[in-house]
Amino acid sequence: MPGSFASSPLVKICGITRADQAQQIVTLGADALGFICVPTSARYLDPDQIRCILETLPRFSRAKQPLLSVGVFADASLETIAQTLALSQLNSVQLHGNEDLDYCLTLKQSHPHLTLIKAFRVKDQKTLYQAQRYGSAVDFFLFDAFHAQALGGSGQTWDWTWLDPVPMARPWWLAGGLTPENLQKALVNCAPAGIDLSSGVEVEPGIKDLEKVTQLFRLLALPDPTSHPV
Ligand SMILES: O=C(O)c1ccccc1N[C@@H]1O[C@H](COP(=O)(O)O)[C@@H](O)[C@H]1O
Repeated sequence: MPGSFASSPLVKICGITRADQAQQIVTLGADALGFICVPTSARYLDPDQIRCILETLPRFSRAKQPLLSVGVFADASLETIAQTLALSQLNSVQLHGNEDLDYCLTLKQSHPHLTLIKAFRVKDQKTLYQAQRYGSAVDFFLFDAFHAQALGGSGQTWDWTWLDPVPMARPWWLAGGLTPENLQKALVNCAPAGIDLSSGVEVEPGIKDLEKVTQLFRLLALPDPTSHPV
């Protein structure tokens, strides 16, 4: 695990577009890398471009766990996902659109070894309760901020205190506007299985700021500020 916070969250850096940056981010300690498969995004890569990057990466993270390579889709056809997986060698899928429960069940049935993450764009606390229906179909939930103009990668945060009373049917990832600056505050409010950062560690869409990524892992290696020695 990269961090010594109480929750020791997994770390996903999303919106990777360059092999050299992907390699450095894995060396720094990332557990997962995200590749945007949504054609309208400035961070979009096609399946061949993703495969070329993945071929340069180790199969295991610094924590000696299989590196998660996550394709981010939004309302793509099941056929598009199947083709992309076959061509790119991605091992995980993040569904960031309005995919329903049947869609998730079908995808999981046809790709049982796939790590499946269902993203929800949180408008209010109701979204968090509604997400629980997907518990039987996916491996992880991911909670991102709702933004009227952008599907994701908006840099917008949301009210993390909404999470507090919600019983989670699955381990979950925190996303939406996370930065090395606000991460500590976020992790005091909640204990996700993983954290997902994109624009908060970027110079421009798709180009990561490796200084900020380094700062992030340094921060996660610090002792948990909420823990007290016994
Ligand atoms: O990053 C994109 O361009 C994108 C496009 C379409 C769907 C999702 C996208 N990104 C996801 O957005 C969240 C949060 O990003 P940020 O940290 O607020 O910039 C993250 O899960 C990305 O996977």
